[in-house]
Amino acid sequence: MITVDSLSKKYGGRTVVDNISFTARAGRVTGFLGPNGAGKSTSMRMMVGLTRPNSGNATISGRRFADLPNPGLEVGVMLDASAQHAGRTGREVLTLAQQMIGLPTRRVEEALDLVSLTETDANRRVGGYSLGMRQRLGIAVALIGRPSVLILDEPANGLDPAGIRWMRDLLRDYADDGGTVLLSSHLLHEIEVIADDIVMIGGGRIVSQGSLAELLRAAGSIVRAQDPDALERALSGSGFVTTRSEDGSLRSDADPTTVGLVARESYLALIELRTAEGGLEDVFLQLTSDTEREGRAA
Ligand SMILES: Nc1ncnc2c1ncn2[C@@H]1O[C@H](COP(=O)(O)OP(=O)(O)OP(=O)(O)O)[C@@H](O)[C@H]1O
Repeated sequence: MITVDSLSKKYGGRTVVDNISFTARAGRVTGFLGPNGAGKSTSMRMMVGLTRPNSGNATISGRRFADLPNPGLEVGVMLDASAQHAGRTGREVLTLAQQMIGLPTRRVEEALDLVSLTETDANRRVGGYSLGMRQRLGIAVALIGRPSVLILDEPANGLDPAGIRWMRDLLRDYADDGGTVLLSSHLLHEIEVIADDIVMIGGGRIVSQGSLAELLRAAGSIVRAQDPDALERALSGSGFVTTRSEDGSLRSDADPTTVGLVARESYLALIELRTAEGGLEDVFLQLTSDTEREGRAA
C-alpha cells in the first residue's frame, strides 16, 4: 500500500504539487492521471525520496522510503526508463540491481524472462535499445527484488500495441497476486483499460479520485427509448439534465443504472442504454480544464 498524505512541493515560489492525499491499495492498479506538467513525476519522486516535499509525507507499506532497510525488496520503481547508463548491457544493469539488493544471481535471468528480453537483447548495450526495450528493462529492474509495491512513471511510453497489452497483463497479474501498482500516464485510454482506481491531478491538485467505475458513472449515459419524449420527461422530473441528439437518442447526466431505474418506474421500454462515449476522456477534460481556468484566474 502507498499512502500519500498532504504532499506539497514548491519550485521558486510556484506550487507544483498542492496538498495531495490518496491511497494506492494492495491488489489494485491505481492510475495517476493528469496532463503534461500536472505534477505526476514530482509527486512520484517525493514518494521515493528523490525530491524533498515542502510539507506532507508518503509511506510505502507503512514506512517512509528513506526508512526502508532494503528498498528494492519492498518497492519497484521506474521513473525514467532512459536514465540507465547507455554503455552498460541490459544484463549488467540487472546484475548491478541484483547485487545491490543482495539477491541470488538467478534472479537476473528470471527478471529477463519476465519482461521477454532475449539473450541477445540482454548482451547489447542499453544505448542501442529502442525506447520499448528500455521500458522492459526498467520494469525488470523494478521487479527483480519481488517487491509488493510498484511505482511506474509513464511505463507504456514507447511500447507498441503488443507491448502495451503485454504490460497490461503483467501489471494485472501482479495486482491480482496482491501487489500494489501505481502508474502515471497522460494517456487516458491507457489508464482506462488497466486501472481499477484513478487519481486525477491537474495543476498540482487532485481534481477527482475514486474507482474507475465511479468515475465512468460521472460520464452519464446514452439512451434510446421507444418513447423518447416520455423518457425525457421522466428523467427531467427526477432532476437529470437530458439532451436529444439528431438520431433520436438522449444523452443524460444520470448513469446507466439510474436511467434504467427511472425508465422502469415509468414503464418505459428502452432500446439501448450505455455509458456516454468519451467516458473517462470527457470527465478528464472537463475536470482538468476547470483547474486550469482556476489556475489562470488565481
Ligand atoms: N526541478 C524542478 N525545478 C523547477 N520546476 C520543476 C522541477 N521539476 C518539475 N518542475 C515543474 O513542476 C511542474 C510539474 O512537473 P512534473 O514533471 O511533475 O509534471 P508531470 O505531471 O509529470 O508532467 P509530464 O507528463 O509532462 O511529465 C512543471 O511545471 C515543471 O516544469
